[in-house]
Amino acid sequence: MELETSVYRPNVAVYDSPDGVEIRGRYDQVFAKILTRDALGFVAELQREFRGHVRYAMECRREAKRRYNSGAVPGFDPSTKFIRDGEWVCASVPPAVADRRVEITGPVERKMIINALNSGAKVFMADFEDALSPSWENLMRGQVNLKDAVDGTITFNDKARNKVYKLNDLVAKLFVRPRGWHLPEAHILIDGEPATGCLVDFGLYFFHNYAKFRQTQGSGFGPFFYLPKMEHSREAKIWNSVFERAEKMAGIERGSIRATVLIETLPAVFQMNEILYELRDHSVGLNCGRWDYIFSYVKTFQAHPDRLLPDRVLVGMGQHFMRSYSDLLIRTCHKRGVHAMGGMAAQIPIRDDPKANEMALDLVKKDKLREVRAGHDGTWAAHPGLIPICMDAFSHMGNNPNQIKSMKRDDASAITEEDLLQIPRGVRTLEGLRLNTRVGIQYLAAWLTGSGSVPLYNLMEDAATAEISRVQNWQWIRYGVELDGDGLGVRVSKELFGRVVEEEMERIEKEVGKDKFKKGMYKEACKMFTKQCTAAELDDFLTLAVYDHIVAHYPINASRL
Ligand SMILES: CC(=O)SCCNC(=O)CCNC(=O)[C@H](O)C(C)(C)COP(=O)(O)OP(=O)(O)OC[C@H]1O[C@@H](n2cnc3c(N)ncnc32)[C@H](O)[C@@H]1OP(=O)(O)O
Ligand SMILES: O=CC(=O)O
Ligand SMILES: [Mg+2]
Repeated sequence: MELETSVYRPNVAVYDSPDGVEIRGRYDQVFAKILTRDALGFVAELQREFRGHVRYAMECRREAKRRYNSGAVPGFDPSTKFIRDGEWVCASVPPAVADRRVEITGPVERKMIINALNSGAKVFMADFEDALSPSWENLMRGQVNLKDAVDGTITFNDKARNKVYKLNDLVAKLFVRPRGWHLPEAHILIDGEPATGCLVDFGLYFFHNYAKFRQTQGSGFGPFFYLPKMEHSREAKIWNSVFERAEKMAGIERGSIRATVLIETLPAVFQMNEILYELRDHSVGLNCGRWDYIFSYVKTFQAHPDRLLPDRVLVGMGQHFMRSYSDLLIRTCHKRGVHAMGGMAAQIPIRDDPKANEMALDLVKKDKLREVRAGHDGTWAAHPGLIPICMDAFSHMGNNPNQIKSMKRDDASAITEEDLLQIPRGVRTLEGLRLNTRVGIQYLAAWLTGSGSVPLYNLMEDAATAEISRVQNWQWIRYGVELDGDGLGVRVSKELFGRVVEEEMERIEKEVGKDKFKKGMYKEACKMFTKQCTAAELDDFLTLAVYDHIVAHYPINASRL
């Protein structure tokens, strides 16, 4: 008899995986209901069919970066002018989601899913992306939670508060946002390589939920998705093919799946028509992902010292480049017959300070009124406490479910490349550098311990907002910018930043308390954040650069901190 030389097999239950699929995440009986042989087979099919396309698209991103780093700026592509000038429209909007005036977002956490679905918002966007730290536990629990939500059986027993959460009769329509194309899923190996994160998120969710969703939520359509962080229409084309592949597998009509694409990278604003065109049978519009968009402005212009950002708090929708982006998005969507969704105001309710609370809510109200008056068909809220204000602002639309036909915004056709690229105005201050540092470190500490969205200084912080803090610090250090806003006249240097980090760490320790500071991952986060802000080359994504620290391989946990 030959001696067995195969790999070590632990004497524990393992997932029933098809050939070529290896699960390196913890085994759990509940997760096994998601990670079935057939569901994994579907994910593997998607991976095998599309991995070459994804690789090519990522290489094109790198090529575009090389061009921008050599002085080029993004602009409209002359070769696709015929698409921008053409008179085509997208497939008509499914009746189930004609009215999306207020959408709540949040991570795929059990209690939050129930709260969000019950919040009174029209839509809940369940997030595997900006709001989620993509640990194995978070991802798999998220899939379990979403399946229970679509089945209508989701409950949560908060023992500490003696409160049982369950769904109301009337709930929001569910959209799911898979991760961006750039993120791998290191716990699932397909043919020996990490799977593409978004194909795992999409594939598992679609496989388990499409039938029930179409019956109960989509009135024959669906499931519905949000697609993040794309830079070019070729990436939308891959999604379109993934949707067609999924529809074929499920035996459902082409055009059943619908998705809203976030326009949240600077290159993508010049591709809005092209993106809608690629997805024209599967589209329900575009959304202004304003926070990642600001991050992308800095990233795209990382080698352009003439395009430095002012303090993060000054880069709002009032800046010319941001207003132009929102206006052009509305015009583009309405010309193509789909929703033009607004974005997220970062304010959240402030419980312990009524005056500050009133001011925060007023800012949200102004932001939402600006959006609805400009022609947006709906908006985002980060917290259930903001739904009434957002609803009230969008009552401006009256009984109409949206403004697709009534707010054409033809005036926005005059928006130029210069408008979209205009340098944001404002001052730079030491307090801006301090705040970025304080926020960046605390966000990363939360992310490393499993929370992808957190309240910090009365604002919602997630991966997108934290990215702005990181890249702005990097930009200011890299170009030694003068802090011109507080009369100090000092230039940012690595030494100054080092002092700021030390002082802000002391402040964080005071604010969170010694015990939490010691138990948390603040020191590790500080090291990683500092390294990223002072790196010679800007990392493409904060979450990608630190992803290894949340990868937990079983049975041997090799890559933990
Ligand atoms: C840039 C972008 O991509 S934006 C989209 C991605 N980001 C997000 O989705 C962020 C969503 N928001 C959140 O994660 C949260 O609101 C936070 C982290 C900012 C604040 O959360 P908390 O500290 O829990 O807020 P708070 O204590 O006020 O919550 C009160 C209640 O509202 C619930 N809640 C808060 N936000 C949400 C939400 N977005 N969805 C559902 N429920 C929520 C809480 O679970 C809590 O419920 P409970 O009273 O039953 O216990
Ligand atoms: O995803 C939304 C954003 O603003 O970023
Ligand atoms: Mg985003």
